[in-house]
Amino acid sequence: MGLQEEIVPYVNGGGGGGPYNDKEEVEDTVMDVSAALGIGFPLQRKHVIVGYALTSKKIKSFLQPKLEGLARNKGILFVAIDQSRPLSDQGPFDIVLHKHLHTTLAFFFQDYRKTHPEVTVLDPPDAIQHLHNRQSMLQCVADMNLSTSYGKVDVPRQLVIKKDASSIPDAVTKAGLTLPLVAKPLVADGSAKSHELSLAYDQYSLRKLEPPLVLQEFINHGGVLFKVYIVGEAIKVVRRFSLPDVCKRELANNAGVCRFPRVSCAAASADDADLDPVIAGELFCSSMILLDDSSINKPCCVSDKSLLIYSNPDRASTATFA
Ligand SMILES: Nc1ncnc2c1ncn2[C@@H]1O[C@H](COP(=O)(O)OP(=O)(O)OP(=O)(O)O)[C@@H](O)[C@H]1O
Ligand SMILES: O=P(O)(O)O[C@H]1[C@H](O)[C@@H](O)[C@H](OP(=O)(O)O)[C@@H](OP(=O)(O)O)[C@H]1O
Repeated sequence: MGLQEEIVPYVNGGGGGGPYNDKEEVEDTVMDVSAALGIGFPLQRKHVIVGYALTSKKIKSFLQPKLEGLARNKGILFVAIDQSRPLSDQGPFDIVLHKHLHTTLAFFFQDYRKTHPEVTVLDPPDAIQHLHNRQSMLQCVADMNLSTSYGKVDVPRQLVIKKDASSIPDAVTKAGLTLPLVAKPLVADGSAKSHELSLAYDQYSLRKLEPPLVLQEFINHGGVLFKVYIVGEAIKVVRRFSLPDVCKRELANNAGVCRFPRVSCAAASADDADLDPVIAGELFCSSMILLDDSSINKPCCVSDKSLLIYSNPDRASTATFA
């Protein structure tokens, strides 16, 4: 059985509606990702050991039996890291994979990287610390100040409220933010709570929210967003349904703060949807799951945020990380 036959069932049939649609894309991506991780096919050695420190939720969604079986057939073994013990007492590992490390293991990681420079640690804790906070994670985008003839990359105007919800209405007025606002927990630690977002139609209802949080201006973007998955040179864009635009009439006829579900998850694929040509032609954007090649043994950053691009009157596109 070739690589494609082995991978496609997992990728598309894994129940999560994986991001790849056809065999060539799957094979190319696996090759690119493997190359980015320094894994050459056929494997130069007997096997590659990937140590993982993941939450049970992440193991359930990522490390599915089909992936483990496929990896094993290719000589890649996934081994759970005991998060209560030093990494140096475990292994040996060729690659270490983790997400949302708790402090003990983050401490072990720092020591381990010094004593095991030959091991590829994906997303070293100190390189992704700024991504656990919805204010600091967007700062790197704002600092890019990227604008070309094709358009510009931007972040929504936003306000961080660390405490005292009663101060929010005045703070919103002072900051000059325009309703509606998206309220997001400030901490982005992968917990269910960190994904509890709300849409606020009037600012006085904001008193009901629980700081620490970020308030972002809602960006109308045609109800479609795109997620870009990048590992090294491997790039994959998937189209997802998003929150619909909020028109002035809807704003006038609605009040309060409404919690909304995980709208742009894998099950909300819009890859095959017929989109308004104006939208499809001009929107091309996403929530970035970015593991750039600097993650491989270099200072790295991982961003996983909604990036909304929408056409504006002068026809140039504006990409807004949200
Ligand atoms: N400023 C904004 N303007 C318009 N829509 C937004 C904005 N911020 C977020 N959204 C909508 O809310 C969804 C979730 O936002 P975000 O990605 O910030 O939260 P999240 O919990 O990290 O989501 P996920 O983990 O599912 O990608 C986005 O996919 C988009 O549909
Ligand atoms: O399935 P896509 O569209 O790629 O969205 C992902 C989110 O962008 C990630 O933020 C979620 O991981 P965390 O819940 O650990 O942040 C991640 O949660 P998961 O790994 O439990 O599925 C996904 O929801």
